[in-house]
Amino acid sequence: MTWLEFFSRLLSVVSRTPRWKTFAAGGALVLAAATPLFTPYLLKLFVDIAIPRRDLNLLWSLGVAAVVVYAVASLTRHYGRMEVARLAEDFRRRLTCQAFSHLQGLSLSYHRSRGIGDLSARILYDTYSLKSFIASTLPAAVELAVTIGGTAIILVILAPSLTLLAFAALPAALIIAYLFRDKIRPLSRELSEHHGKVYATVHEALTSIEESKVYGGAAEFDQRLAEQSRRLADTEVEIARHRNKLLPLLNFGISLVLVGVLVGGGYMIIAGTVSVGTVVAYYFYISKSLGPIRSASTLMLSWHRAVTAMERLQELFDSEERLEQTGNPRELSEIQWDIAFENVSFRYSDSQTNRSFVALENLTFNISHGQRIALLGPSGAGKSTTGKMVPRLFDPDHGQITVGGVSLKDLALDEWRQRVGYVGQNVFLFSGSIEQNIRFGLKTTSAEDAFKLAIRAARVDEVIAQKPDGLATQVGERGTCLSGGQKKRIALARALLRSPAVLVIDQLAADLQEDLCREIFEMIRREYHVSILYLGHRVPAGFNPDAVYWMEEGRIKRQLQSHEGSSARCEVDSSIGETGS
Ligand SMILES: Nc1ncnc2c1ncn2[C@@H]1O[C@H](COP(=O)(O)OP(=O)(O)OP(=O)(O)O)[C@@H](O)[C@H]1O
Repeated sequence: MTWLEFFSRLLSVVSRTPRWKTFAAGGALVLAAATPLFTPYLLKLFVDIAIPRRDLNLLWSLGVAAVVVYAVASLTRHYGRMEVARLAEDFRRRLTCQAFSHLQGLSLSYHRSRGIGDLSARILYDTYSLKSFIASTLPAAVELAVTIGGTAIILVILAPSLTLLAFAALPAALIIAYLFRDKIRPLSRELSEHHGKVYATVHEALTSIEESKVYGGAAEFDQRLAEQSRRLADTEVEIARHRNKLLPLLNFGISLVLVGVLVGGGYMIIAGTVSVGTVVAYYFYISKSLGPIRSASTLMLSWHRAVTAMERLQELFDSEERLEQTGNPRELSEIQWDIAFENVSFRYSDSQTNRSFVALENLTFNISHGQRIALLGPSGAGKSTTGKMVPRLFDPDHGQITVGGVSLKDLALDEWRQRVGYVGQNVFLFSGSIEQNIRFGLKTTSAEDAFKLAIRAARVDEVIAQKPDGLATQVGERGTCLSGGQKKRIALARALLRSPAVLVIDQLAADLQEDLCREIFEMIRREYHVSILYLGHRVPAGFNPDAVYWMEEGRIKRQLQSHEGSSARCEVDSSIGETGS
């Protein structure tokens, strides 16, 4: 990424804050860096005029001028830094939200192929690096530029020959900066990737805390984190090593310049070509520039980190792995709700290893509106993958899924998903109350009757009756305060509240006892006109399917009779362990 691309991307986010604020902050920082440039000149007047002439009025005037200079520098610096800090926070907030929202719109395949750690590092660590660049590096760079630029101009006016000497070291500094860049860029990228791995380990360890405790996995996670932290620390140390190589070179170069100024200036004073005050002021100007020049290595480091962060975020923004969507979606009101899987094939691919795995092959079956279809089969047969195709979590690689003869790709994705109820195999609840979880994601406030009905149909009424806080009961992060069956029922109520046209249920029978299953399916039959695709190892009690299919290795092998669906459970019960009769 070139610096031009970097800054145009930066400005595209910053430009949404009022322009005058950006200019005011920039102006204040320039003023804060420029005003102290007057002090060595005041010193020159002090040495060359006020003292030799014993002019007390001038002495006092110079003192007052110095106080004014320091006051203006302090006030503008304070204002500029505060505004830039606000701007940086605003930038981070916008960028984080933009990146997160873009990420959420990307396909499930993209999420799966990148992993939580890498994506979290981009959203959290990389945006933070950019914020730090704006808050600290940019003001320091302005200070450096104004100090060096202003000093150069003043020095040229004061004594052009001495200035040539002072800037002789500039080409060497540029070569050092170029070499530094080649070392630091790859290390900065490595650093972001290590951060991603650390995030991933922490996330995995905390989400699997139960298994981890039971199987003593904590030690394994400790070891993994220790190893990743070590690599992260090694990279940081490597970066510090390169930076510290640069610092002595800079210091040495600056010392040579100072010695050169003293010796050269001494010659000129003796020759009578410059005054003592000019050389004193000159010396002060050079030494004043030292602070900002010394911070140049920190600035370069932060610059390379920021460029790496911007590149990684740009990769995310450039990724358009979205589901295919027709430009003119069909109205859902025109559609018949009969669903057809037509020769659907799908493979999971891993973009990092370039490997892929066939999960579904030429899958063909229909669900007429209101029908109940059970898709049974052994573990890994492809049932859940089939279910995920209905709300378009994945799209077929070949073949198509239609509703009323219209391809799902020709419908507005959001509208279609509003009409699909999906109760996945691993139900995910969000921290909040039971009620908030049931209403989650609903675009309109549903009627109270519909809410009460969904609660009754999914038998959540029984759950809330057991809880002192009823519907207001907090479910904990990921629903950890509830049992597996309770979570499934809340997820089912969430799906029913949308009055879905089609409902996908992945393995309800494994979490609920038979009579509860029967009550639920009977209630749904009475109260909702909905097609149901049930995925599991056996037909649940009360489901009464219109058709039962047996699936193996991504294909439908045969259609079973209803009673076979129940015996299929016996066939697989011992291996799978789904509970119930
Ligand atoms: N994200 C993924 N990446 C790669 N392969 C996957 C992914 N998800 C599932 N698979 C594989 O696809 C195949 C079908 O998985 P699926 O979850 O659809 O099976 P299932 O019939 O629902 O199994 P179960 O009864 O155990 O839930 C399996 O072999 C599984 O290992």
